[in-house]
Amino acid sequence: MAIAATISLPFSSPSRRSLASIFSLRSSVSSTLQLDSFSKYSARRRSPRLSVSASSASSASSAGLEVTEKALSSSFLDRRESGLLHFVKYHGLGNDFILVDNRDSSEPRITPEQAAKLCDRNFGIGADGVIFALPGVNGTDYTMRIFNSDGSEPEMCGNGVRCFARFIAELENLQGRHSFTIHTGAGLIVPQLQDNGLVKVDMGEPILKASDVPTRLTPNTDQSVVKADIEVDGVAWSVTCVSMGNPHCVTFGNKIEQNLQVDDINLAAIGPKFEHHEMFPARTNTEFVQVFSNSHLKMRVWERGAGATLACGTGACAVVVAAVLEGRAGRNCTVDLPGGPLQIEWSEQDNHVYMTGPAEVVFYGSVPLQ
Ligand SMILES: N[C@H](CCC[C@H](N)C(=O)O)C(=O)O
Repeated sequence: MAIAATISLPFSSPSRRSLASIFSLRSSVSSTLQLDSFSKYSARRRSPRLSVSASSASSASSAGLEVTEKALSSSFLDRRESGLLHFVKYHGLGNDFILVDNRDSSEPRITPEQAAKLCDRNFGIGADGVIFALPGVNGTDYTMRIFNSDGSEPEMCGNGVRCFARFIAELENLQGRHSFTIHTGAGLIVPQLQDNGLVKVDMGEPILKASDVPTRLTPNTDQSVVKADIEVDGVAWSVTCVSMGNPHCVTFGNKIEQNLQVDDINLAAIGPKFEHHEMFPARTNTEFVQVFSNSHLKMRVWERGAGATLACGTGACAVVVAAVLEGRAGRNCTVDLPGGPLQIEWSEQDNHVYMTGPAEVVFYGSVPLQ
């Protein structure tokens, strides 16, 4: 029996009875599922969806189903039936993830191959990756691991760690401001839940040494790769390479177009050619950037192992670092992504990069483990 407290469905007009049959909720808990009005819900989301969300017991019963939000989410999140994987779907500016409570084991509950199947948007749940909340190590609160939608395992995920922080707060039933120490492939990452609902993350220091990004591009005397030439598909691009634990190749233009109009870029055509370029032995995420002002940038991204996504948190951090190194912007920027804006600061005091943005739950679900 799978229970779901907040479910968003692709927009259709399911009858109330069909919702009841979909969720076959037990009557053992008491508040009421209420169909939110389309206009209220759709105003908050990019694509039209119908949301079914639990509300107080006093509201009139709508689909004739009785559930308590707290009991639902806690009972759902506590479930451990064998053969079923319970998950919560989150997104950070449309960069979406399947989150799995893995606190009872130091190994992910599913394989990279299974994760890739779950990420399939036609035959699976659909996501840019699967993120696991594992026990902490060396005194950290938790460990985060992530499998990209192609099954590869990156070191870090910026939008994902904001979703991770929200997920932990739900699992631990925490309200208000909280911060967590998280061990990741990029080292220690510290997200903080803010009172305004946003999540501020200390993403650590950027890595600029070419061999550590890693990239085979010829470095400057200080070992960094800033405004280097790279030929991709017969075009000479100018790139700056930055690691936020995972590799990023940032470009503001090429020999033909010195100042990119990022909306005109054919990501599906050029993205894979950067991702698999021989100059990036671990492949790379690639960010195409337009400068509006000293504190306002716009970017699109082709992600390693996930393709074109609506947002990339580590990418936005790499973009601000590259913009500062190239003298194109200051250390405090709003970075516009297709899914929405992120606030990024590369601190002069501690050399850490700070990212602030949203993370939202979309639905709870259960899936048979094949
Ligand atoms: N695809 C990335 C990992 C996810 C990064 C991105 N989604 C973010 O928000 O930082 C990589 O293989 O390095």
